[in-house]
Amino acid sequence: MSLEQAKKIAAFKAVDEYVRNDTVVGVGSGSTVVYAVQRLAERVKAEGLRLVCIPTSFQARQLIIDAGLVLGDLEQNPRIDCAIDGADEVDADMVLIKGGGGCLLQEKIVASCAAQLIVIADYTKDSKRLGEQYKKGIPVEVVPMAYVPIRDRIAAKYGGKLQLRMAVAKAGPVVTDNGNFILDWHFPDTIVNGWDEINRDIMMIPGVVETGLFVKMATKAYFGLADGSVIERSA
Ligand SMILES: O=C(CO)[C@H](O)[C@H](O)COP(=O)(O)O
Repeated sequence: MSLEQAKKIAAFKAVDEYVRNDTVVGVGSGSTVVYAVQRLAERVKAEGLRLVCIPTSFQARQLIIDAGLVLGDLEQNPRIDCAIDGADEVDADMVLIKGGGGCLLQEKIVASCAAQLIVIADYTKDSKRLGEQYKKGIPVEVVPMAYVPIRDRIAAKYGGKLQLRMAVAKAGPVVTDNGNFILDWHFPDTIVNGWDEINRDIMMIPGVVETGLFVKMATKAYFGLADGSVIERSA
C-alpha cells in the first residue's frame, strides 16, 4: 500500500468515527487532510449531514469551498467539536511537531478551540521521540523583524541550528498566511522530553508568534499502515 493510501485510510477512519450530524469540524492543513475533506464531502452527500467546517489555512479554506462544504469561522463558531489535522511527527506522549506546511498558527488556534484534536497520519509520522523520523526541525513562526535575535536566543539556550525557511517558487523567505517568517529549529538530539517547558519558554521570546510544538493537545491519533490497517493512539 502506498503512503497516499496510508494517509487516506487514517483520514477516512477519523472522519467516520468522530463526525456526526451537526458537528463543527476544524479542518487542518496538509496532504493528509485532503482525504479527510473528501470523506466529509462524501458523507454530507450520502447521509445529508449538517456540518460547519472551520479552516486552519488558506489551503484548508479552499479545500472546504471546492468540496462544497459549509465554511465557518471562529467568530460564529468559537467552540469546535473536533479538529482533524495532520502532523509531521507524533511522539510516544502524543506531543506533535506541526507546521511542515507552514500553517501552525491557525492550526493551533483552531485546535485550542476544539473539544478534541484528532491527528491523521501515515506510519512515517509515528515515533517514540521527536526527531526520530522527521528531520526538518520544529517550526517557529516569528515576526519578520525579529528573526535574527530569536534565532540566536534559541540556539544559545538550547543548541542546534535554526534556519529561516526559504520559499521555493519565490525569491526570499516563506511568508506565512499571517505575514510572518518561519524558523525551522534543528534541535539537538540530546533533547528527548521536556517539550512543554521548552515550548512555554520559546513562546516568551518577544516576536515569537507560535511554535509547531503541540503539547497536551491531541486526544487521538490514527496512523495508516502499509498493510492497510489503521492503528490508534490516545492521549
Ligand atoms: O502542520 C501541518 C501543516 O502546517 C501539517 O499538518 C503537517 O505538515 C502534515 O502534513 P501532511 O499531511 O502533508 O504530511
